[in-house]
Amino acid sequence: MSLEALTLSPATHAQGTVQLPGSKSISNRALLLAAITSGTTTLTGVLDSDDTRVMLESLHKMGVSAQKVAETTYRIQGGVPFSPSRADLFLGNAGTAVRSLTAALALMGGEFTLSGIPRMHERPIGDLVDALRAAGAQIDYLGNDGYPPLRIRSPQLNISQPIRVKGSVSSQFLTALLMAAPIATQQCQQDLVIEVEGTLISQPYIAITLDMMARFGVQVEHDANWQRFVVSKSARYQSPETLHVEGDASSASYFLALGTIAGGPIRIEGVGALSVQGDVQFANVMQQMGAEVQFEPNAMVVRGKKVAAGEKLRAFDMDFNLIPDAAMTAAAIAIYADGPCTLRNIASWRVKETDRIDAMQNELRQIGAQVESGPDWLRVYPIAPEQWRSARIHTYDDHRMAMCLSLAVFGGVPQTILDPNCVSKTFPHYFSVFNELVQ
Ligand SMILES: O=C(O)C1=C[C@@H](OP(=O)(O)O)[C@@H](O)[C@H](O)C1
Ligand SMILES: C=C(OP(=O)(O)O)C(=O)O
Repeated sequence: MSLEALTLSPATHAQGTVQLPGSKSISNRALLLAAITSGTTTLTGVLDSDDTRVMLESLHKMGVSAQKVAETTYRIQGGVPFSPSRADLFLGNAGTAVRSLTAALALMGGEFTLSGIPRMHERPIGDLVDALRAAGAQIDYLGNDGYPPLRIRSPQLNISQPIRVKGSVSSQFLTALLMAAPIATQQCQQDLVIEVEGTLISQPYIAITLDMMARFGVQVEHDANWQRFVVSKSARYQSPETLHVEGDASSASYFLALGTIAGGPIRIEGVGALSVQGDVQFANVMQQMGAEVQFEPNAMVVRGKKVAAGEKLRAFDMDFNLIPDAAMTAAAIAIYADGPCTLRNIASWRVKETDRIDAMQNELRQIGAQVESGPDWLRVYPIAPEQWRSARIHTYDDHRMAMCLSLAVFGGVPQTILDPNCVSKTFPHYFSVFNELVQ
């Protein structure tokens, strides 16, 4: 059943406990790594959402057995090359699936097409394709140059020279090359050197990639500046046998923010001080805005202000390059601050599920905020009590627009979220969890 609009009543307080769904970034990395690793791997805590579903469906099409053995547990029988080695894959709008499968399949050999929803065909992949072509991959653009859909044919691998990849548009290109590299080093019996050209954005996601590869037995050497990575010719993925996927730190941001603006306490289970995800740093942003956060190894407890009673959060002016996804949550609750809040270095927002800088500006304006923006920045002014407006909030088929703008219900007026089911990309049950916490 598709629900076209969800009206949320004005609220004053939120408290309770949340069990987070599994991390999207870790789930899709773990699924792919288990699929290209010989033997059986059991993954627990796997996210069940659109982005992981398209990954699983694609693996099934390529003959990988990924059996669901319990609610969030999959048993995967892996090994390369895949058989059948021909398939047409539909990957929705899952950046983590399109980019990582492109690299793995382009180095593995076979005939594949990769496509997605129309927005996916507007999300860049040219820097990754250029890097793979330099290593001998055969990739054609089936639509516009630089964008999916793609056709992949068997490569003539040559990795004797370092492969250079730009890091300024998406870190997922480097992630994709790193995870696929052992396929090429094994075939060529040579080390593979990857050099990042220019700036690398979203760097904590590379830390997740290296951590996951290490859990599958491959240690990648890199320099202190994260510009040069070496995957050894002796690198071989080995199944960790079982691997637990921790909770999603970007999904945690909505509840960290909720505790910050609506009192709490809110206990968030699934990620904490031991997390490998950069987005867990969003808890520090909430502390800077006035929340108290207690960290446990795998949980966080947040207590904060009561913005509905007139309390204010501390305004910020920050660089959000390291946590682009959780940054959206900070933009949404800037409306409750004691001054204008500036988010800097967020150019990547423009090439994600939608142009998130424009989308955020449009929708925050609808509810009464003054907003300014530039190519890579956004400034949000707090909404004064008399300026609040009830709005029909557009979500642009962007799960994060729907989730972070649900936090706009503490201004004394109801808000309607259009197409709320777009949260299914990463958090299908978001609104029922949200409604349990909010009064
Ligand atoms: O590697 C990953 O799992 C991700 C990297 C980030 O993308 P960019 O590197 O394009 O910023 C992030 O926004 C995305 O949701 C997930
Ligand atoms: C940018 C995102 O997704 P993707 O993995 O499709 O890049 C996101 O989840 O915010």
